[in-house]
Amino acid sequence: MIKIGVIGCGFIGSQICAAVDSGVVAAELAGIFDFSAEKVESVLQTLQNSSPQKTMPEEMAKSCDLIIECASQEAVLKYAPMILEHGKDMMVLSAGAFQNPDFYAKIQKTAADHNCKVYLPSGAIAGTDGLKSAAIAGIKSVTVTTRKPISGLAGSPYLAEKKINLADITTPTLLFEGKATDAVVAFPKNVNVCATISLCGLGFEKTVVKVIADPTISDNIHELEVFGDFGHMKMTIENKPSPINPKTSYLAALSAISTLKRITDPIQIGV
Ligand SMILES: NC(=O)C1=CN([C@@H]2O[C@H](COP(=O)(O)OP(=O)(O)OC[C@H]3O[C@@H](n4cnc5c(N)ncnc54)[C@H](OP(=O)(O)O)[C@@H]3O)[C@@H](O)[C@H]2O)C=CC1
Ligand SMILES: O=C([O-])CC(=O)C(=O)O
Repeated sequence: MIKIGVIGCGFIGSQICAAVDSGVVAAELAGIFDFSAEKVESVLQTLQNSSPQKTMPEEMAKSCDLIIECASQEAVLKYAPMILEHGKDMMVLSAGAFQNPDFYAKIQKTAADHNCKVYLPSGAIAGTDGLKSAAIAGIKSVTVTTRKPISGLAGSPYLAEKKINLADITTPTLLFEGKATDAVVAFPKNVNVCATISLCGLGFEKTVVKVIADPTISDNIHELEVFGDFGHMKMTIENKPSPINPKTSYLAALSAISTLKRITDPIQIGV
């Protein structure tokens, strides 16, 4: 059984730990880490069958086979090169960290040099399967429109920079329209989906992102529209936000668990 280490014990981390602990994923939960010792303890208290070490990522890189980042873009920048240099596989949820082309190239090279893999789950969006296939023939445009309730956008750096007060927003309001490169920096905890879509399709510079604050909705809604030689694709997903972090959709955690099942299962389904 592969040994898993989890960095980040918030919503996604706690769901992954529960899935491994309950046997939904055939793996051993060997290590966990978070800035907050309290969050680590609260995850440990939910476990019935696992006793992971409370350990730093540097130790996980030695003792685990696969380390899952479900913490922040900063955590990817800080730990991913070191983990890959130890020859260990990674799963990355905070995919926005890859908007920096030098960093992405470094990760690609380090993973190749050390014969290891970096897995990016589809996260809170659907359509990566069709987009990846379409990209083989050629894509003309990719647009992601993210629509979130006010509570899901609070604290984004873009709001402080533009002096936008969310409390003043009473109707659906377009906050941002631009390149995915800028979107993942402006809303680092809201549009990692755009990073994943960029990497599947046209890249960060050519993927168009719109972020809408919508006080009339309670779901996190992502729309993906793609034009290319294959034809035209339109996808809308209406995600239930997680009960403990309204920025994050429940599906994001499920997609990480599903990716783990794909890594550990002998039969591979889908592109
Ligand atoms: N790819 C996708 O489709 C999606 C990606 N995400 C991303 O996945 C990540 C996890 O999401 P979620 O579980 O909801 O987030 P949470 O905020 O619920 O949990 C993240 C935890 O990781 C901690 N943390 C952050 N940075 C570090 C670090 N460098 N070292 C150790 N601990 C750290 C946080 O601490 P603190 O609170 O103190 O910062 C927090 O306890 C986020 O970056 C989120 O934006 C989310 C949804 C979809
Ligand atoms: O969970 C979501 O709806 C999307 C999200 O936060 C992200 O992509 O970072």
